[in-house]
Amino acid sequence: MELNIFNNENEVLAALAAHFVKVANEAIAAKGKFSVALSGGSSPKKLYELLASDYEDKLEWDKVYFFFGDERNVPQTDKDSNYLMAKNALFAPLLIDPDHIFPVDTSLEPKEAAAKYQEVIEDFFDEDELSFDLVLLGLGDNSHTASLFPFTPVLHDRLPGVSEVFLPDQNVYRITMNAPLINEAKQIAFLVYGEGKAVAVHHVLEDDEDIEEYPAQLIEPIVGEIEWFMDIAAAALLENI
Ligand SMILES: O=C1O[C@H](COP(=O)(O)O)[C@@H](O)[C@H](O)[C@H]1O
Repeated sequence: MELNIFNNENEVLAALAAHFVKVANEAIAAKGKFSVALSGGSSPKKLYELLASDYEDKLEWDKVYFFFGDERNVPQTDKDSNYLMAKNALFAPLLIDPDHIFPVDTSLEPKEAAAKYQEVIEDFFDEDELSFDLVLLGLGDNSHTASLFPFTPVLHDRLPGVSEVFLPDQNVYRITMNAPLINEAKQIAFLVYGEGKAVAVHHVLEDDEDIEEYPAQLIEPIVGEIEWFMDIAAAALLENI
């Protein structure tokens, strides 16, 4: 695991954007395409805007295939949709071919949407190339990542796949890649900034293992690499750096 800690949010975003483009260019040079699972929530929008504005001509975007690590169970036009956020920040400005974008079909019931998304992913990958070149992740202040929330059944999935998750406190469903699927990725990158994340960062990276309380501890690539990109505010409570 590599921890990259920067002075401020802008430096974190610049470093992760450069990492994204490097990993993508390497994949494209090796096999002609690059697959990425995007994160949602509040943190990555600025990353996507930066990629669209500063890296338009530094990557062959027509060779990139976009998936979503998780999605809110809302229409694709809803303000909370991860797809809508990525569309506005990244896909539209870069004129990404819709055939290269794989949103979760949230018009289905959550369980069906999860099963269908798992099929979409399985159909995309050849048998000899099982998983994503890059999975982007965030970290919630309750230590969730993707939509692997504390004390939810998905934390006990043992086979790679996609599951629906019910959040009783919000009375909503989400759809999420499970940890075994995420952990098959060749590269995993966490984007975390702001003092509000400091406690969660400490729990996930330095506390004893407790995957029910701190689900992001489940993220551990099988053969790939994992890097954290964070600012000093988010890293403030780490003791071993
Ligand atoms: O990986 C992810 O993490 C977030 C938590 O991030 P935040 O920036 O909203 O605090 C999660 O909710 C999001 O959907 C996911 O992709």
